[in-house]
Amino acid sequence: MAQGTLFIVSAPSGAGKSSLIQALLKTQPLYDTQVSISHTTRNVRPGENHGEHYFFVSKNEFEAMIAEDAFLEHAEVFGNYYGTSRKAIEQILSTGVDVFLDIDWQGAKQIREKMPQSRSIFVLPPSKDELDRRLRGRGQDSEEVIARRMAQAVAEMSHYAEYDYLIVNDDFDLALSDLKTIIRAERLRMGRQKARHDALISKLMAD
Ligand SMILES: Nc1nc2c(ncn2[C@@H]2O[C@H](COP(=O)(O)OP(=O)(O)O)[C@@H](O)[C@H]2O)c(=O)[nH]1
Ligand SMILES: Nc1ncnc2c1ncn2[C@@H]1O[C@H](COP(=O)(O)OP(=O)(O)O)[C@@H](O)[C@H]1O
Repeated sequence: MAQGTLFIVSAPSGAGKSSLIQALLKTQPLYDTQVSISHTTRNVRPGENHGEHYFFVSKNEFEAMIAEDAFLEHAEVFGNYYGTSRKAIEQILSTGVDVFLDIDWQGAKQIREKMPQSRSIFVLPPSKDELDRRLRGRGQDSEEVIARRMAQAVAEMSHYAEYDYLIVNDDFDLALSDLKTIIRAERLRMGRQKARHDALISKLMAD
């Protein structure tokens, strides 16, 4: 069986990448597409659950995992650690399922180096004003945090050209359709199609 594809999605906070990934997952069966659940040392937000949105761990636990080489990639974002568990990803990919990683540019860079067959997608907001509106619309952050996120957004966006694909998330349905198109095209690549249609190809080539 062909390995699944690892899709990296990055965007400045508030651009809509979590919404896009969640909407995508609703249209795809679990045996096709899954999303990786990261480990983080940041505080749990209201409405978040351990093991569903993140695995929330202490700094000591996170550092022990780094020492055990348990992460495929890890980085510090907004003063907290975030990381992707190697074991979980490798296990899912080996069953032919595609995996989505919602990670920042630092993690994307590490994954690209280790797994050149992965695909990376950058999501941009249509404007700075709209990004500001979306961050406020979530109603999760204080003024101080929003100001920090806006400054961080510019730093994150400066890495857009390192990615394979670019989506501008203005109209949500259009952006979702762009995301689905990328996945569909990747699934139609020769390497995967050949493995999937082995029996058909043998029959067509037989005398
Ligand atoms: N490198 C890396 N970044 C991550 C990981 N998980 C989440 N992030 C990034 O960390 C940033 C902050 O995520 P989060 O705390 O959920 O806040 P929000 O996405 O801004 O609502 C985002 O840019 C995420 O893409 C991870 O496992 N590795
Ligand atoms: N295309 C869009 N148009 C308007 N609002 C959007 C769009 N995409 C996402 N949002 C809203 O913007 C906010 C931030 O989206 P979210 O997915 O949490 O961003 P991120 O994961 O990139 O931080 C949410 O309230 C979400 O509903």
